[in-house]
Amino acid sequence: MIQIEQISKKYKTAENYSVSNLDLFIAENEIFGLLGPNGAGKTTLISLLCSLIKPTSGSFSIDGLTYQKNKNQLKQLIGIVPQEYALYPTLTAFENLSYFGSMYGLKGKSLETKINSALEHLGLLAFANKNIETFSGGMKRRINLIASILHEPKVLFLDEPTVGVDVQSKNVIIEFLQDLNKKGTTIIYTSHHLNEAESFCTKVAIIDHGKLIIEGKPHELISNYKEAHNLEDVFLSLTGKGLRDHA
Ligand SMILES: Nc1ncnc2c1ncn2[C@@H]1O[C@H](COP(=O)(O)OP(=O)(O)OP(=O)(O)O)[C@@H](O)[C@H]1O
Repeated sequence: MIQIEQISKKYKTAENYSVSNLDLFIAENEIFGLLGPNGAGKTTLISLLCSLIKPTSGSFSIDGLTYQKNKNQLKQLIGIVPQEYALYPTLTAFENLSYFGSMYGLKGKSLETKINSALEHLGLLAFANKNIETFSGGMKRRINLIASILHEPKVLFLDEPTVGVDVQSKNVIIEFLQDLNKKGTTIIYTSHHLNEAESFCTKVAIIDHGKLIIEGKPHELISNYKEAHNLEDVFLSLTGKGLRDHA
């Protein structure tokens, strides 16, 4: 489904490559976790796959389509949930979602039904007509998620969808994503929550310094490491315990 070949990215102002000669295949219907320490290159890789930035070299295809040849088809095929909220604070939840739906050519009663059903599913129907500026972080994350799935993408990219949300919101988000996956959506997500990734992901890749370190099913990775009891143990033995601060 997603075939990545020798992809590299070096930002103009950066000294080093943020993603370096990375090869990866992500199969259809996977819940695929991109894991790695701060600055590993996770957001850069997701941004490349969503064509928000251009690779320095290398290539990738999604469902056999490339941005060079099939830009519009790919736009319909994928959904993107960015790390930052991409919402209009002074519009209501419903108005925001109507706007995002219309960007994908959706309108009228069918758009309204989709919005209301997703709002209900994510526990937000009662807040449909309230302005986004009154919403908590967890509520905004859920609206951000709805905005990205109204056009029913086959592949959904999420950059840390559960960061900064309480356990209740996190559980609702994870259940919603599992439900989407059961209906056939391939999910690629980044996270620092290794417990969450261990139970949620069908496969994970650990990246560090822009390179792929290891990939596999969480339980296989854990059983391959003698001393590891969980994914965090695997992660620490591969990426070390040192801090990754840099400016
Ligand atoms: N626009 C940019 N210009 C220059 N360097 C950048 C830019 N964006 C990211 N980088 C650098 O690229 C590297 C990878 O960053 P990236 O945000 O992809 O990592 P990450 O794994 O998503 O990190 P985090 O977990 O902290 O979000 C870092 O060294 C970062 O400083």
